[in-house]
Amino acid sequence: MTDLGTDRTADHELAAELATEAGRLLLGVRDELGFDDARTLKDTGDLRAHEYLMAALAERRPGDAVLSEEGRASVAGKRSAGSSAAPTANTAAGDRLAAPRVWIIDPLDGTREFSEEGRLDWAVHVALWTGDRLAAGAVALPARGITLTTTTPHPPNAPAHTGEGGRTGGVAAAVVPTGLAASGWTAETVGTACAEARELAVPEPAEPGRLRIAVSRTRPPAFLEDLAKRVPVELDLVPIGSAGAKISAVLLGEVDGYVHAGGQYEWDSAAPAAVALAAGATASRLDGSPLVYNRADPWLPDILVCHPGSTSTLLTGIRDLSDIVPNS
Ligand SMILES: Nc1ncnc2c1ncn2[C@@H]1O[C@H](COP(=O)(O)O)[C@@H](OP(=O)(O)O)[C@H]1O
Ligand SMILES: [Mg+2]
Repeated sequence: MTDLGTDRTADHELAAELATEAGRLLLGVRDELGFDDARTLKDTGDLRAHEYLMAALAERRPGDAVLSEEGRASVAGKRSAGSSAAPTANTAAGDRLAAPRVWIIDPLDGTREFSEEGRLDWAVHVALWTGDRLAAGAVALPARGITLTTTTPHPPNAPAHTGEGGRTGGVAAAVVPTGLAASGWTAETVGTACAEARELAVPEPAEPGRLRIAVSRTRPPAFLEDLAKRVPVELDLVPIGSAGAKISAVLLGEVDGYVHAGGQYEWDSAAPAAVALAAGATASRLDGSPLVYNRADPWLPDILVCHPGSTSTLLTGIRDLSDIVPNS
């Protein structure tokens, strides 16, 4: 077996490749099935992307553990259109918890938005957790024709960025065009898709005194209305689907932060948090503690992502509301 475990560049590249290719497959599922039957479209997308990623990881990283949203025992009865097979199972929990390298994947984040014609806010998440940190990660935004990914810094020995959010371990981030944006869509419809790969560093808020905060379209945390009254800046809430799409919007400067409470799983945030930390952003729990992955229970109910300069404003306001912030 090749010594892939020590090849960090290969892990970044693999994460980006697999997320992008699963995204290509998902665009094909949308083209194939159309939007008339949302349930079938969602289930087929979830399962086909899951099967592709499980097979690719088994082939390319045979020694590594995998935790996928769609590999849970609770989805074992799910059927893909035209298939009688249950989804490929995750690594058994005991083995996963002891494994030094665990891929944490969400084959289709923003499943609801994937099933709505014309929506761009859905994603594929591929992350690698190595015991104490997110070592690599990629978020594909297939309908926007871009993938956000961790990379090795360029030049390779550039000093690691430090700061409150703190780039981790000399890892950098990039946004890469994939050429996948849906045919017939214009630059306006795909938003800030980039023409060529560029380094990604979380931008400062566009306007002093105002923070645009991405929130769930369907489950915006109620406490954000209260938070808006307590922070010394104006908060504009911007509904976007998919945790990956929301965190990407922070890194692309389309919003200034993402605040979520009340429920989520490790696969919803691992890959976008990996890219966010590598891009110099704060990515933490709402009490300011680090995000920790590969636990026995994958429930990870809250997250903050923002420019480090906005962290204390948001965390202080959230702490003042701690009696009403749902955290379990
Ligand atoms: N309260 C909650 N409980 C469980 N999962 C939640 C949740 N709120 C959001 N999520 C998950 O987080 C992802 C982003 O949600 P949203 O677009 O509402 O912000 C979705 O992932 P999936 O699409 O992979 O299921 C969604 O299921
Ligand atoms: Mg998800």
